[in-house]
Amino acid sequence: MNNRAVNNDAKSSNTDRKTVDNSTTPLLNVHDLSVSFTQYTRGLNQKELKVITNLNVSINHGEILAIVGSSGSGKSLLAHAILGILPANVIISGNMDYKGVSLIPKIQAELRGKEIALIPQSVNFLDPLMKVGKQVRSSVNNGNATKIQRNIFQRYNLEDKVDHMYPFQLSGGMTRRILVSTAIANEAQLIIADEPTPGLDTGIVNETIRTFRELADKGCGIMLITHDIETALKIADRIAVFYAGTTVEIAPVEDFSGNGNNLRHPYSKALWKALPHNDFRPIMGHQPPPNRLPKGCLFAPRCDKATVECHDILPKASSLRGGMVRCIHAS
Ligand SMILES: Nc1ncnc2c1ncn2[C@@H]1O[C@H](COP(=O)(O)OP(=O)(O)OP(=O)(O)O)[C@@H](O)[C@H]1O
Ligand code: NI
Repeated sequence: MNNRAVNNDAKSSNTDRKTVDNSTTPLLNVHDLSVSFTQYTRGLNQKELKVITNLNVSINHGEILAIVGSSGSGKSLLAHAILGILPANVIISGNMDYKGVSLIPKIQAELRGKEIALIPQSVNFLDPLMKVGKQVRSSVNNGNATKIQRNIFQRYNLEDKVDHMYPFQLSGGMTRRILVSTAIANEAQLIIADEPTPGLDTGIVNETIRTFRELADKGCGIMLITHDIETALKIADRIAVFYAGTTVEIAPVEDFSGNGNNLRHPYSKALWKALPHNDFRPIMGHQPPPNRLPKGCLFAPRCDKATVECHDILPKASSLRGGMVRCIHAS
């Protein structure tokens, strides 16, 4: 699978890769990313369905960034855009830089599964015809593949016999552990984990979290995509909140505390208040689907702070108190 992603910033080929100072350049910087799909309507008429709008996120070396947001908010699409594995009918604009180098398709193909690894949300990413031990070994880039694979299997309570199994013979939990093992085996510098732990027991969830922290402490960047704010709080350095295909807020993890007053966006505050250990107060209304995005702020129709301007213009991302927010009323 590959895309015909067009990146506006043309610092492209391998030959003009620059040496970049790691201390100041983020490992990953996604700036104003928009993603649309071309769809056929009647006959040969086409329309564009915008699924991600002007999205910004960055990850530094040694950092775990959690991405939270409800179903359909664009979390997996962002992951697939970074890896260059979106379907062919995609149109991409904006910039995605890895270590200061523009992620054009050729570079994405070079980095995928090596420097940048995906722990996919869908278990269908495993090769159904290859034994799982071999799949994990084949993603080892450095060192003794068998030794590395055995160590990781031990760490994740995968018995030796699992080595010789095919994906269809695994339980859901075992499959998830194989997906995590594959990403860890290849010593990637950026790991994009798309809902890596659903259905896993607490011990394995904690082991996965511990592994991510260890990797981050060695300088890797981790993007942890999850529905689950509680898991994000345990592990993340910063949390990005997605809504209807854009980032409404990026906040240091400490800001998700108390009554949520340190948070910047009404949606993040509402998400925080909806948690069982807070007010457990649900947010009224629904996230708009891509074909019915409002003209102005995407959250305005559900926001009790919304004024006339909010319904007119999509707010720009602005820096506020060590974080980022898209809300003209944020202070
Ligand atoms: N190939 C596609 N063509 C058209 N629309 C798509 C395509 N893939 C995803 N979408 C739409 O893009 C939006 C974002 O999808 P995405 O899979 O990124 O959501 P998500 O935040 O990962 O959700 P979940 O938490 O359920 O995994 C959804 O409305 C989805 O229907
Ligand atoms: Ni998803």
